Amino acid sequence: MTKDHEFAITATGLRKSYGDRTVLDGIDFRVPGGTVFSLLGPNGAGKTTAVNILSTLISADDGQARIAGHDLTAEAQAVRAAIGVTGQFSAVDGLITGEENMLLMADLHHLSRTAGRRVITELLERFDLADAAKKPASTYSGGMKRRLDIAMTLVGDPRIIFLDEPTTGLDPRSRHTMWQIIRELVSGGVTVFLTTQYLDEADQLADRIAVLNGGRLVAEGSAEELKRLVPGGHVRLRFSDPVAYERAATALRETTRDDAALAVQIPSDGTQRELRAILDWLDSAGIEADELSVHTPDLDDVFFALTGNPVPTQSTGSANPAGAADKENAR
Ligand SMILES: Nc1ncnc2c1ncn2[C@@H]1O[C@H](COP(=O)(O)OP(=O)(O)OP(=O)(O)O)[C@@H](O)[C@H]1O
Repeated sequence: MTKDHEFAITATGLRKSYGDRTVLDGIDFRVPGGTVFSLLGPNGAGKTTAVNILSTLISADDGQARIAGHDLTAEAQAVRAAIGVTGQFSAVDGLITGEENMLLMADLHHLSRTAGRRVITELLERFDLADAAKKPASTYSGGMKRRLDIAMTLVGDPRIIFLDEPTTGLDPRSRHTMWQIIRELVSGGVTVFLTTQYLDEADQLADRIAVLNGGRLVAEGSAEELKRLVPGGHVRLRFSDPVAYERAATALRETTRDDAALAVQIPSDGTQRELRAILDWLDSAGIEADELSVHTPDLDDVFFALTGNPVPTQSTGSANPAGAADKENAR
């Protein structure tokens, strides 16, 4: 069991309304130190509102939160000193160079000239920005701007970082770079509170995922736990011989037929035991399938089941570059 003081972030009963629109309707969660917690929700679900509350930018109407052991309202200053925030709207000033942006952050954190220089050089190297350091940030690509934004956040060496949709609008390669950055931060002991609309991102990075919909957390758990909430796992057998297809479709129980594709789907959790049972049965019946594939439910299925919302797709590049890869494992 994780003790209360080991949680980097705890929130209880957070509420926020704008006029008669309730954005957060009492949400609770706890984030153990050194882990990634992902708040997942469709557009307008209230993710940014939650980040803004937890980072002291706006106040909640009700509820409590503790960040790094400090009370959010009574010790707002201490909370601010412990956290870093990278929002959807970048803090990067395009008119000055990447290095100058970093120097401003070093000044904000009252680092000495020598310490500031050392930290900045290190961070620019680490985020592959050293070559572009002397160019105006307005000339940077979207991915470079995001990397600079995170580098600026890290100047103060925060132990808890809020990343609000860090990869929205990035191409697949920049997304993967950002994921790598986040993994490295966490392996260095940093706690990451990540909001995203992308299920594969939460799947890739988060230790725990909370799904925000209609102002409430409608589910919380690891990606694996959430996937178990929805049915949808099956084994698909495809045939080229119509006779073999017909025999399989009539003899196997609970199958769904796909006459056009000569394929049957059998509900299955995809375990070795179930696969063996299916293969044994095919062998003993003398039926040979041309292809067998295992479909495990993914977070897309969970998201749809919980929110009734279609899964958001990336506006740039591939919609699901990593998560989809293991959805259909042809064998
Ligand atoms: N200052 C404000 N005044 C009035 N309504 C607001 C304000 N800020 C946010 N809202 C409303 O609260 C809701 C939640 O907004 P929020 O930005 O937190 O959502 P989000 O989950 O971050 O969405 P997105 O993925 O689009 O960024 C939206 O309906 C938004 O219009």
